[in-house]
Amino acid sequence: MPTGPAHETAHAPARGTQNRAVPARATGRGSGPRSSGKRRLGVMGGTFDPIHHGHLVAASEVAAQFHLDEVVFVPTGQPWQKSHRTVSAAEDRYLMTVVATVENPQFSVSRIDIDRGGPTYTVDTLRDLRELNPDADLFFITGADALAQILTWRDSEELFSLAHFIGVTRPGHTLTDAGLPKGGVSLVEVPALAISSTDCRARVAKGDPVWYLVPDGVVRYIDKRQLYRGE
Ligand SMILES: Nc1ncnc2c1ncn2[C@@H]1O[C@H](COP(=O)(O)OP(=O)(O)OP(=O)(O)O)[C@@H](O)[C@H]1O
Ligand SMILES: O=C(O)c1ccc[n+]([C@@H]2O[C@H](COP(=O)([O-])O)[C@@H](O)[C@H]2O)c1
Repeated sequence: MPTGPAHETAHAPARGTQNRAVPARATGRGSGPRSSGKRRLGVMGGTFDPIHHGHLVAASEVAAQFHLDEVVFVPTGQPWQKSHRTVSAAEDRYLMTVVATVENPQFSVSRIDIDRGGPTYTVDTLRDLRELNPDADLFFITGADALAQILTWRDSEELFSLAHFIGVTRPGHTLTDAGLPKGGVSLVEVPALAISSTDCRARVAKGDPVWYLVPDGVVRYIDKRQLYRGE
């Protein structure tokens, strides 16, 4: 099992430098950064409690549309905006994320937000990833619901100078870049999967199946660790 940021070692070779920042299937807002010839590193932040196919499809689709070389999944340490509820242990969420992504050579998992300690702020995630990957342009992937909250995030005005943001469609949420810096965000349509971690946890608590909502290995991990049973 990797002990450090896997993205430092495991990534596919660059597949060209031509930046198609507003791909044909994108909803067409925002232009993204110009081609810089740098490696293109996607960043998928999330609490992943548990990781599900909605996360994986979003990352895969953005990787294809934006010609990303790699997507690094970054499980939160302490998601401060979820402090109203119990969040599973970081190690369980990290391991489920590793299990879910292990078969995709383009995907990796980073522990940076977990190992930093304290509440997780994306501004720290992006600063750290830029330091670890000086040769890369960063593309932060976020669902429509999270994008709508972004101005409530710590140092939100700095975020757009650290990465290009890619907002993806999510059933039940409106995807909009209203109020966000022009050119800082692209909006992308991804296959609609009405899956949420909240629903997965509720299903496990009721004894309902989560097969095919989360990867098979994650179903087994939840069972082995008896997660979400008492919720
Ligand atoms: N089904 C989905 N389709 C598209 N994006 C998604 C989907 N589910 C989650 N995301 C996005 O993935 C990121 C991480 O989400 P998170 O780990 O909070 O999952 P969640 O399902 O929203 O969890 P919870 O229900 O516990 O709030 C966020 O940017 C979120 O918007
Ligand atoms: O930076 C912040 O203040 C901030 C506040 C809320 C959420 N985020 C980030 O948004 C991503 C999705 O978060 P969540 O809580 O919906 O799983 C994840 O990378 C979080 O670290 C970031």
